[in-house]
Amino acid sequence: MAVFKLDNVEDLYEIGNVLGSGHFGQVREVRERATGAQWAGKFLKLKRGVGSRLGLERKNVEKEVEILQSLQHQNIMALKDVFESRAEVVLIVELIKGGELFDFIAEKENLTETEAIEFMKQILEGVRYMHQKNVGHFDLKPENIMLSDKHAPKPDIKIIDFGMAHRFIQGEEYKSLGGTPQYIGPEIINYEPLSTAADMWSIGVITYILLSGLSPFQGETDEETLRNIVAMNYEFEPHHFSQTSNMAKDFIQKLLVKDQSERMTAEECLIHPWIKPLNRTQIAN
Ligand SMILES: COc1cc(-c2ccc3ncc(-c4cccc([C@@H](O)NCCN(C)C)c4)n3n2)ccc1O
Repeated sequence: MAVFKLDNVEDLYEIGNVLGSGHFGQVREVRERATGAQWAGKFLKLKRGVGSRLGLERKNVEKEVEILQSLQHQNIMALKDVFESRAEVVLIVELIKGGELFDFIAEKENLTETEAIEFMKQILEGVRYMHQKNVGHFDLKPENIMLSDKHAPKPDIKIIDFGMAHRFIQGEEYKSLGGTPQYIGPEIINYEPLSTAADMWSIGVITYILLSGLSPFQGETDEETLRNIVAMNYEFEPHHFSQTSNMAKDFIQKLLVKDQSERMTAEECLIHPWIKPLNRTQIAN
């Protein structure tokens, strides 16, 4: 069983404002007393007893921490420290000040292909790195892609929220029904064995959204969304894709593939002509 620091987190960090909350717990600004440095603290309530419905299983928190401890990459949020008390675990992670990519897109409605390519390159670098370590994120979506500084000409991105992540062990089978309906692939809906390719489906959906502001499979209800995914029911709506290059559509089409083994990997995405063109005249075609 992993042992986290048993010091009282408030002895080392001044706890600040709430930045956000959700299934992942509560995220607050924290200031390191010794240095004055700013960090983010993710506060997770643990289940108080076997029968308790509230709080997280300690083993699930240990799994997320073990995965985060194994990942050091400029496009993945860094973990600095972990504290635990009787009923809570606190993850101290790098503070990311630029907000969510989701909000950035919402403010701009959609991005130019050049802007989208810059974001996708960074997302793919982080995903390639975690897949090389046999880690699948399994909840990739614009809300879990944050920006270091949204006012920078080329904002750096950070992938956050590894609460659904899994490290594959050679030969083991892993299934999950988790994730956010708009972004999950058919294999998750059909409860089939998963691989890191599940993240690549989400990358295809994220790219579609970055370029159009639309979500390819979203229906009126989650059930309709899931039916659209299993039926591969999506299109490049002419009104929203008339200015989008064929290269970009090809990139998306090579990710929204039902058979996981036929989908592009992160490595293959990074050498796809849309991301790494031989020359810029190709995009105009
Ligand atoms: C360690 O695990 C997480 C970290 C973070 C995290 C890490 C650094 C950091 N700096 C600023 C923020 C932040 C700022 C505003 C809102 C939020 C959060 O409520 N929304 C993040 C995305 N959400 C859909 C998970 C988080 N964060 N959030 C968010 C979710 C996590 O599961």
